[in-house]
Amino acid sequence: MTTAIQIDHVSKQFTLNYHRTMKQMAVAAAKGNKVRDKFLALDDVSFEVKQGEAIGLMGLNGSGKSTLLKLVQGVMRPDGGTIRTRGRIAGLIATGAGFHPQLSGRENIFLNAAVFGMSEAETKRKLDSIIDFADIGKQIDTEVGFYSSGMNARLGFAIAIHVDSDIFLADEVLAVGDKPFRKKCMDKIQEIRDEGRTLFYVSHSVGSVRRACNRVVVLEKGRLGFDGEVEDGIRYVQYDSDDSDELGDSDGDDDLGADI
Ligand SMILES: Nc1ncnc2c1ncn2[C@@H]1O[C@H](COP(=O)(O)OP(=O)(O)OP(=O)(O)O)[C@@H](O)[C@H]1O
Repeated sequence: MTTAIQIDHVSKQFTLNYHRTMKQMAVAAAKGNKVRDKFLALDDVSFEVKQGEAIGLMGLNGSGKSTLLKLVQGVMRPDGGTIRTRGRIAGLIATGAGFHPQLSGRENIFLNAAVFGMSEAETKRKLDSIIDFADIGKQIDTEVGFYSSGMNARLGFAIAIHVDSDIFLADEVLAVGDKPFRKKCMDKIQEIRDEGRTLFYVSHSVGSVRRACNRVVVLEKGRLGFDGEVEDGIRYVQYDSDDSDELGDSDGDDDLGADI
């Protein structure tokens, strides 16, 4: 099988600034207090993803999952190591990312699709289908700046799934969608898998990882903690498999689409 993503000894360092103004910094420095600190959000992470694999990226808040996705997408560069990807990448990492708040949803479809490398003709061809999937009614022609976070996610996801990509990245932004929409997204993610495309899916939800993924990678404070079978990975993160209440799946079923 061909390698889709090669992550080799990757690290990413961020700076924590303890003070916001020059004055605060000067006072802190004069008192001998620390003004800033550096920390590793990703620390020597290595693994390989084969084409067609569906990786569930799990781990506690702040463990580095979104940072890793951003590096894979190429919107950030690693400070150490290398990331190689094969093929076109699409996906939804942050709701509303790349949207212009003063443009309408319809106008933003063209803008966002262009960022993903879609031509105007391709976008026009897919426009009705994108609008149909987003299903936000007349508000498709109002300013995106007034959209709710769920509407942002709907539009962003609708555009991303219409890009003919080889690698699909999905952060837990789907969590802001309502239950019918989450179900629709999970069905689409299943289609992506059936087509043999590579999936990189960040989630805290056991149900959706079980349904969507065939391998789990767990990050722990920026380091690779686990890489292997889905059930073993879920056990490793020690998420209670009966997590439906916390996840808002009030009927308690584990139909997975609802359990994102
Ligand atoms: N641009 C940035 N500048 C400084 N620190 C950052 C930046 N981006 C992320 N971080 C920090 O890096 C760490 C990892 O963040 P990241 O968003 O990758 O975690 P995560 O595993 O996706 O968390 P969550 O489950 O909460 O979404 C956190 O401590 C976060 O505050």
